[in-house]
Order: sequence, then structure tokens, then C-alpha cells
Amino acid sequence: MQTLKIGTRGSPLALAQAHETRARLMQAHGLPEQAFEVVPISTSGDRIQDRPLSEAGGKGLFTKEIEEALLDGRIDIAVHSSKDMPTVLPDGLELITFLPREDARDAFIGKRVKRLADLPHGARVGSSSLRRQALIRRMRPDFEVVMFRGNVQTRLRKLDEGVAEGTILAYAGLKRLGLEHVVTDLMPLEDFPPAPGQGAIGIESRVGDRDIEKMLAAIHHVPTGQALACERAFLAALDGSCRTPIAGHATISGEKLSFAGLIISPDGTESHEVRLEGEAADAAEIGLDAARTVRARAGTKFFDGWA
Ligand SMILES: NCc1[nH]cc(CCC(=O)O)c1CC(=O)O
Repeated sequence: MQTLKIGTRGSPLALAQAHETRARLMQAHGLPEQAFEVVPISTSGDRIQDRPLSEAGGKGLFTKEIEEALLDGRIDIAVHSSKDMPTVLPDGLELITFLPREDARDAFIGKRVKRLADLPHGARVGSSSLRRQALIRRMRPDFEVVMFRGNVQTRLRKLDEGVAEGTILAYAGLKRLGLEHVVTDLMPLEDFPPAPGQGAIGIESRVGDRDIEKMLAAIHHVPTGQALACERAFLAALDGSCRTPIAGHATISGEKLSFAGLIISPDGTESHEVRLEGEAADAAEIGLDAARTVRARAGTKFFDGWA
């Protein structure tokens, strides 16, 4: 039998996610480890460390080289953090397989205090995500947000060195790395809504590759797929103005879906929220509807300021 090649980035988180995917495929199909090979691929996003990704070219930076390998047949599937995936994929590729979502919340890591709200006036908080920066400023305009990139270990070192007094990261990523012990608090979904796709591992494949599609169908988690369809439709409908921080989170309960979305100015002073419920089967329409609603609430002037 040929080995199935699983492509992903070379970061510790990407490799952990590829290994989780392999374990689920082994379990679902009764296959040995040797039936799979994890292929690490370096992307432009991994190489650019000195500026925010939103300035360097955005999300596609983490996927381009991996998608080329998938289209060339050097790998058979690609494992991604769904959050890092652009809403429009290259022709011939699809993102239709999702593993059961991990906790989607953001986590706070404080050096001296446990909670973000307990930091003293004027404290420095590290983050390079536009969404987190804006949400931090909305909660506490007195804080100074400092640029913080790099992997978890680098960020923890920066806290030790006193560059900032706290930072915010996705809880899901920390859990997958076995680092949940560094977390001092979890941010509530209501005040600090996560990015669309946060916490969900997505598996990209070639359109029409029947054997692979069948193999992946066995590990696909339907409710996560529905939540992601809603969140990604919301994001896609608002993406035109890519400097606007966007949050969106859908939860599924039986046949029902609840969605909460938010757009916020980078300085945190103006934000617009939307909440919608409906049938899980209409996930994408709910996301699109939510985007229309929030766009109408915000007015066109909202997007003009920093687009
Ligand atoms: N942009 C980096 C990125 N992409 C996915 C995760 C975490 C895992 C996830 O959300 O599934 C992270 C790190 C972070 O935001 O802290």
C-alpha cells in the first residue's frame, strides 16, 4: 500500500495537529502508523517574523506553499488551523473535513496577575492579532498593546523579560501543545469573541479525489463542519475590508445553530455585534445573513476609516 502524505507547517502546533489527524485516520480505518507520513512544509508566514501578518499579505502566507504541494501531488492532504485559512481557496482544492473542535476561547497568560482585568492602569499587553488588540482596547483603553509574535515559548520568554505583563493566545493551541498549565484565565466568549474557525483543525484535499474524500469522511465531525460553514460565510462576506478585525463563533445544539459575530475598529472604540439563531442545516446562509446585518448596523463609514 502507498503511504498517505500529510502536509502541514513545520511549527510544533502544526505537527501536533498533523499527528492528531494521523491518529484519527489510523483509528477510523484500522491502519498502522506506517501507512502515513507527516511532511513538514515551510511557508512564507513562518519565515516573516518582524511585522504583523496583516501587513505582510495576510492569511494566504501560511497556506501557499502547502497548497502548491497538494496540487502537485507531493502531499495527499493538508492539515491546517482553520482560523489561518483564507475564505477563497485555489481552484481544485476544498476544505470540507473538520475534526471535533477544541475549546474555541482565548486564554490569558498573566505574569503577576491571573486576569486581564486585574492588570494595573497602563499595563502592557502583548498581541499582534488585530482582533485581540481591538478587544483589549475596548475592555481597557488605558492598556498599551505591544507587538508580540513568535511561538508560545518566545512569548513566554518575553513575559519573563518584562516586555509585557500578559498576553492572549488561543486556548486550543496551548492545549494541543500540552501547555495549558501556563494559562491563568479564560476569556469569556461574550466580551472576547474568538476568530472565525478558532480551535478547529481543518483538512484540505483535492476536489474529486474520491478515495481520499472517502477516507476523510470517516473522521469528519458534522457539527464542527456546520459551525465552520457559518463562521467562514460570515468572514467571507466581510473580508473585502481585511483590516477590520472580525470575530465570529457558532455553536451547534442538535439541529440548531447559534451564531455571534462582531466587527470592531482597530482602536476598540466602535464595535457592532450580531446574534442569530437558526437551523444547523442553513449554517452558511445564517453566516451570510449575519454579515449583512452587522454591515447594515455599522454603515459604510465604519469600513472607510481604515480599509
Ligand atoms: N494565527 C496563529 C494560530 N493559528 C491557530 C492558532 C491556535 C489554534 C487554533 O485556533 O485552532 C494560533 C495561535 C493563536 O492564535 O494563539
